[in-house]
Amino acid sequence: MMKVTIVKDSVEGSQKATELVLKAVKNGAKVLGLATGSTPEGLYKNLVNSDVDFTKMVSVNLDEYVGLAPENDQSYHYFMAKHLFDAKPFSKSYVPNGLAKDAATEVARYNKIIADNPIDLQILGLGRNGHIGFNEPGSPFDGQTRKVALTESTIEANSRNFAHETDVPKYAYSMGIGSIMKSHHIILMAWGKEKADAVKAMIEGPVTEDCPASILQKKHNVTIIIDQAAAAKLDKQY
Ligand SMILES: N[C@@H]1[C@@H](O)[C@H](O)[C@@H](COP(=O)(O)O)O[C@@H]1O
Repeated sequence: MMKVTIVKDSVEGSQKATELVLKAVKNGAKVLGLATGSTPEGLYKNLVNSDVDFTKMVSVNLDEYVGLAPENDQSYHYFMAKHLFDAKPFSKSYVPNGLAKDAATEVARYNKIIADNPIDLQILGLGRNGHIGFNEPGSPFDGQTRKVALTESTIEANSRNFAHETDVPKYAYSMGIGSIMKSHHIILMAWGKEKADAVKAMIEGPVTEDCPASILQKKHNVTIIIDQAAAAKLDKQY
């Protein structure tokens, strides 16, 4: 069942997410599934400022751009090091390898990592078109890790972090929706009016591959934390 929590703003929402992560760690979670993007930055900041110890835990990230080296400041390796891992290292942190020579080998490697490290708690953001990870509309609900082509709207949305829109990679490796759904618990966060349509489709729309996040309606243990702006188009009371 989806548990929907509407908060005033991203500060309050990040605080709620932080409490849930710290509780999961205290209760013995071994593997955290992590996301990038601006949405989880507040959560990671809170974790960095907490006394949590991840050194006996493993992290598994959702995705990485194809073609970007870990040192590239737009890569998700770089993002994770900067926002979390440098201050709070895990015993092992897995992120897809954007420079892998062979896509099929990289996909198989990452699927094995996920199979060997069942995710206790998965953190998710939400794309403006309802994507989770880099699973764009039309992605199969039972999918595993694969190389995906990014949609124009995602390239445009993500271009704000790059010097030029043409610098934004066109492909990424992404954990599939089938793998994401196997996580024991999922926390999805979304902030701001740009996410209001995707939030509406995710929570109150039909479960359809047109809105990848709508599959979360079928998940037993999922917590959706959204601010008032992102919740503005919801019809029901939560
Ligand atoms: N692959 C990431 C997603 O994991 C993220 O949820 C989304 C939203 O980004 P933001 O949190 O910056 O809005 O962007 C990217 O496309």
